Amino acid sequence: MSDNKGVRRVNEDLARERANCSFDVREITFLLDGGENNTITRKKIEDFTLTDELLSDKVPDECLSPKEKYENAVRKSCLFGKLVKDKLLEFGGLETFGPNSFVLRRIADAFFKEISPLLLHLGMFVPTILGQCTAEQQSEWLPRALSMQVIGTYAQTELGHGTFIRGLETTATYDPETEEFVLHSPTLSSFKWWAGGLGKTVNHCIVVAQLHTKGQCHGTHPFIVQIRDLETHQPLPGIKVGEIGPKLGFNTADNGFLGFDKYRIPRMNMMMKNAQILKDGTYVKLDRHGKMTYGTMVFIRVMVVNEVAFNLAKAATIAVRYSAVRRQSEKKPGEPEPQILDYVTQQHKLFICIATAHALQLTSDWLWRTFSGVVTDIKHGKTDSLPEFHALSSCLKAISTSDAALLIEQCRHSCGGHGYMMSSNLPLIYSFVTATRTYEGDYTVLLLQTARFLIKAWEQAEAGKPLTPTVSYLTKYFKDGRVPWDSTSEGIVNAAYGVAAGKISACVKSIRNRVKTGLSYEDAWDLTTVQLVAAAEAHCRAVICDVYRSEAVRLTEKSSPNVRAVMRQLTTLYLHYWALERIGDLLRYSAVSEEDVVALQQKYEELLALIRPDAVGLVDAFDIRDEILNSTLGAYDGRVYERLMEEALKSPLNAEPVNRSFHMYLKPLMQGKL
Ligand SMILES: CC/C=C\C/C=C\C/C=C\C/C=C\C/C=C\C/C=C\CCCCC(=O)SCCNC(=O)CCNC(=O)[C@H](O)C(C)(C)COP(=O)(O)OP(=O)(O)OC[C@H]1O[C@@H](n2cnc3c(N)ncnc32)[C@H](O)[C@@H]1OP(=O)(O)O
Ligand SMILES: Cc1cc2nc3c(=O)[nH]c(=O)nc-3n(C[C@H](O)[C@H](O)[C@H](O)COP(=O)(O)OP(=O)(O)OC[C@H]3O[C@@H](n4cnc5c(N)ncnc54)[C@H](O)[C@@H]3O)c2cc1C
Repeated sequence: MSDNKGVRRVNEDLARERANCSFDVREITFLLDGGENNTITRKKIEDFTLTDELLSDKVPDECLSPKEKYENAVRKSCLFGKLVKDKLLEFGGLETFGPNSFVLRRIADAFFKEISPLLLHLGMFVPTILGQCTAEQQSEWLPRALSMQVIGTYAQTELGHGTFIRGLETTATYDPETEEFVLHSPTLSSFKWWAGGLGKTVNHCIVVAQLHTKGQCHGTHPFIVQIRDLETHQPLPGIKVGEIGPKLGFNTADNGFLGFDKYRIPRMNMMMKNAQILKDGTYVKLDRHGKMTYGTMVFIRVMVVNEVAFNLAKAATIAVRYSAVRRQSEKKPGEPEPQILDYVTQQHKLFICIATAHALQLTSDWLWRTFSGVVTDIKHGKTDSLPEFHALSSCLKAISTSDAALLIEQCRHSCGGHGYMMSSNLPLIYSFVTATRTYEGDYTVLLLQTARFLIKAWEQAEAGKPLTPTVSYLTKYFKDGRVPWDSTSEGIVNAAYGVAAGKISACVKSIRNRVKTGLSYEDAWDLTTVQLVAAAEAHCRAVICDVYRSEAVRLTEKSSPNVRAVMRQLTTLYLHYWALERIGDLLRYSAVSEEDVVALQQKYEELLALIRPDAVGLVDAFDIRDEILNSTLGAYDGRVYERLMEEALKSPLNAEPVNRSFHMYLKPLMQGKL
């Protein structure tokens, strides 16, 4: 596929798709990046980080042993870390947690097919120092952490407990004699389990433990703990640490276990922003809200929405480009085989992936802005917005990760057999994203947190009290009765809120009826949890529909007509898709009629046809470089079959014509000598 100057040509079908695209691809890239300047900065950072010298792997990662894979990931993490440290100042400073952190996180995918063993250091250790330490403690730990002298992780989950933080068993008992805490793991189930980088990489970690002082337990608190010698990297006496073994994904993250045998740390290693232990052992609580030590989890939940939006964009790019290149079957006898992207069912599988990637990206940007406001409030001592934000970030984390994982798997299905190849990168993207549904708060558990807030909001609406912004719709839909149906985008969003309100109302009735039969509130709640999860899902879906629609309108106010048109088609597609997915709910809680349902389906199918010519342009607009996509099926030039063969030839099994197992086992079997 090279021309006579050695320049690789783009697959003809892909080239034709791009020539026929109705809009300027860069315009949508700028919208998704949050402005042209951000795109320029991102591209500059990509240009200096994505060099062949750093990225080249002679043997594909997936063909390495677990040990080699880990060592390669550490090597690359160090090269990447140094590059970032040396060069990032040119781009406005080491804003690890500013806008460039998202860019860096994305670029990291070019270095690590799975995950960096240092991700938790930058992603959780440093943010926890920022969020949980006093200014004095920050000045001690932050420079050492940012210069990578101290490398850390976040060890909260134990073998026996992850969800129920109050059930953690590791103890930190204060000893006023020596002004130290004694960390101890009293049982097997109290061993820390899961922390990324803990197995082999880090020398420090944040340990969440039950704080005991003066004979009293004050609940879980975070501590900074050195676990390995800085010179030899040997575990320190009193520390038992190791790696937890192979997993569905995350196999280069050396997730670890950790136990303490009466291990002592200085008093000042307790992270003291929200609570303190005085020298004499007096406990001073500074957190009036009560859950401020859960702050890192909230931060990561916000980051995860962005994370999965990007991963879905990667999967959609791979699947749509491949679907434009791949030809299969025939629509009418004797006709040439069509591109599989021309099958309406394929469009149904894929265009919702593009729309969802947009919906989650815009929702994530909005959530990030809302979070910044909450952080500013907290800095000024105001915690009133925290319950609503906890409910919002919990459900958005749950729904975005669940949707993204399902749709990434759908992208893999849409690529047939080749999607099953590791070299397509779809299996790794899936294994990474499906973990997001569990870590940082399991799907069901987080939706039930949101449901708690929704039930309280309903009770406030009943009492005529004012409601916070994301639940203010409950006042409007408070009265029983069906929501009027209107098939405009605004109408569908209103109906989505109406469904959420109807479901919350049904939960309230169900709990009250059960309590009337003599059950305790807790038992009545427990019996209603299937409905409560569904109500929280409906609430979250309405929020995403609302934010996506209004943000897309706002962002495209000054766009060219063609960009505005295609963005409108995508939002409308998203709203119609979910209206049809939840048609049973709409029939129950809104005035939608049988004719309206037929019209919704017809409009949805029209939208698939309208979007079809722009599908490749839309995924090109995600502007994800080949190095980051890491996919034989999704590269920009569409050289799918050539790349599949090139990668296959790298398999170690192809290094020799005959494998020794032939002589050892097969031949004896064939000759009856085994
Ligand atoms: C090389 C790399 C290159 C570049 C990188 C560059 C930069 C990096 C930058 C960023 C990285 C980006 C992203 C990271 C991406 C990936 C990360 C990768 C890996 C991550 C690993 C995952 C780590 C973990 O999983 S850590 C462990 C997380 N654990 C959990 O989430 C546990 C879940 N459980 C809970 O949250 C709670 O236990 C519970 C909420 C379920 C119950 O708590 P508890 O029992 O204490 O509650 P109750 O007493 O019942 O009280 C409930 C009341 O409390 C309120 N509440 C609860 N939580 C909160 C909260 N967080 N905030 C506010 N309020 C809260 C609740 O509302 C109840 O209130 P009520 O009034 O009583 O109703
Ligand atoms: C890849 C990966 C990386 C991780 N990294 C880290 C890390 O770096 N640091 C760290 O501390 N932890 C980490 N974790 C742990 C992670 O945070 C926990 O696994 C997660 O919070 C879920 O907790 P659990 O494992 O205890 O699940 P469980 O709570 O045991 O959940 C099992 C099932 O029980 C259900 N369930 C539990 N409680 C309730 C309830 N109250 N109501 C209804 N259903 C319930 C759940 O919905 C789920 O279906 C990681 C996990 C993974 C998979």
